Amino acid sequence: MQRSEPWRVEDFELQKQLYKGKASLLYKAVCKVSGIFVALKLYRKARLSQLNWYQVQREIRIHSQLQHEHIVAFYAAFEDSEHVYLALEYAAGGDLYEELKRRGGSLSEEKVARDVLGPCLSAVGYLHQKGFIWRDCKPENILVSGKGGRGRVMLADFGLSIDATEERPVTRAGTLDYMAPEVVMCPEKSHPQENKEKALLGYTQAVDAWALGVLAYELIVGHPPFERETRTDTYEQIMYRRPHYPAALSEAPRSFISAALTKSARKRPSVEELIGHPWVALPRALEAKAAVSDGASQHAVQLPPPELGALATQVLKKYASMNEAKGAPVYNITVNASLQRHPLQQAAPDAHHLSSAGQDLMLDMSPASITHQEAAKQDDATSSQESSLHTLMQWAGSSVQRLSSRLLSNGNPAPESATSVPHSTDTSLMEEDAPLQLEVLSEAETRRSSSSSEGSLAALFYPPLPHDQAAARDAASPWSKIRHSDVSKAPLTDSALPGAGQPLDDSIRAHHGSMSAKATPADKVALAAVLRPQTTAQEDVQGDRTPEKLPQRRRQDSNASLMDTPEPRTLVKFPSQRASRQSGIARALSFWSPQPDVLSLE
Ligand SMILES: Nc1ncnc2c1ncn2[C@@H]1O[C@H](COP(=O)(O)OP(=O)(O)OP(=O)(O)O)[C@@H](O)[C@H]1O
Repeated sequence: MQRSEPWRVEDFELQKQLYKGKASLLYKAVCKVSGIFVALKLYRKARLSQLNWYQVQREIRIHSQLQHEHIVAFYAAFEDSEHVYLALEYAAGGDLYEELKRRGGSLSEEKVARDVLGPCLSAVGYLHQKGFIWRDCKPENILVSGKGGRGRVMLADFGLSIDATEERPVTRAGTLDYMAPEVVMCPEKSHPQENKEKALLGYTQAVDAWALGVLAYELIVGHPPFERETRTDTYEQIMYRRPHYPAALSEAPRSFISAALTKSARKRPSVEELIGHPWVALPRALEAKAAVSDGASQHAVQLPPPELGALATQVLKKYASMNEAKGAPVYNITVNASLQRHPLQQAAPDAHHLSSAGQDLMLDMSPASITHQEAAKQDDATSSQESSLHTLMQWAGSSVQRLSSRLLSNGNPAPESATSVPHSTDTSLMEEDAPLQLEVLSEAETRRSSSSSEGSLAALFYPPLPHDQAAARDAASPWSKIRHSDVSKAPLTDSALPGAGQPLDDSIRAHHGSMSAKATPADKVALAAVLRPQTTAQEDVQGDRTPEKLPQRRRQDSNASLMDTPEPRTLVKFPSQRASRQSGIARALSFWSPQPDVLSLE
């Protein structure tokens, strides 16, 4: 819808009113010039306060910069004496709130992950890369492109969005049920200069990550997690209480939601990190893989370490059958437990100086390299894709455990006091002489330790190829040089490392009573790489997922509070264009498996 002369309302034939708000009206209309349907949003000038004017301008400024398949397209903005008009992509399926009602109040976990959360995270991640904060995540503002819930979901309504590179968000804006604690703590305001002087006020893009956690919970459970009868009670829930997780909620969405609903904004994973959570990342990765027709492409997905790896297995199992139905290829999974620092990370200021030799362990799990024992197990087992995938995943988990056991004990037999960590991996696949003796670091410890370490699990999802081409591809892969048999030969520690033989830091030992006091720095690095915090134990009161009565349609809490003080900012830094263009999945998974591995994704 591009043309040189200004648009006029006469260029549109209004067909049906879709919505009437305080200051706006929304019509389904057809553009007489192009013939396409649009959603025409009309702001009545007479009803716009000075603040609302600012808000509308900001909406136009921000929305007109957005182009993403999961964001409603912005076609045009124009005005006449009475109205400001926005011509937007028309979403025939209406909003997600209506869709939710049509479906009885909740959606399946798989649908939420694959069809809603994945796309929304990607769209919000895109907003964040541009420096914007959405601030208005809720089902009413997520539209569906096709009727009957078909088509794609799209974010709509950027009336509250803010450019965090230009303005400092200090206002309680949005819809209470979706507000993060740091937003709830902010005051409302009625004119631009209010609160400007309060340096301690303010929040970041992390508020959108929180809201997406609320959204995930609501879509699955049937109501927002902190919703209460009164606003005061809701405030208290948001600030201090953990949500109630119904027993029927599976581990994967629960882990995602509880991460997103981390009260501390500083500790909360970013949207980009949430994109890497197995619950949403793996379905997307599988879909992307299935869509690949070029045999040369590879999709690398970093699998999270064991405790989240179990989640990954569950998620993959669910989707494996769906992909099988679509004729998707069998998975070749390569697990890389490399402990060697990637050359690109050498310059990291706090880097542990790992030797360049001797710490490279790689477990190639492509079918060709699976040991006879595993292969036999696979043959015996049902040949379905799902079960072989499951077996491979379990084997990956147990291999890492084996590796970490050896590192933990520094080659010595396991101490008597060693505490076993219950794992969902199939221990029958583990070597008998590798008892589990892992303990879980506190989250803080793990984050600190892992910030300068590397080592991860990675899986390569190859598109299907004829056998001879697959063999050629495998031979060309740098991974092909190291086979499973090399694992046993690889030295596990390097006595030349600085600090070798020194006692572990007290802080780490406190969490690892069973660890050898002589673990080397490399061991600590390996540990940090292998161990991730268990999902925070959550109160799990028995309950079912019968959705409660749907709440009244929630509208913005306050139109008067939509303003933020324009203030030049220099502090906010966003990823470079180049970084943001790098392959989504492995980069995004870095939170869950903190060190992106060395795989080439292109
Ligand atoms: N592009 C669109 N296509 C179809 N329906 C839409 C579209 N945009 C919005 N709607 C419908 O209109 C409703 C309100 O739209 P929107 O959120 O943009 O208004 P608003 O400015 O937030 O109104 P208010 O602030 O007064 O609540 C949405 O919840 C959705 O049901």
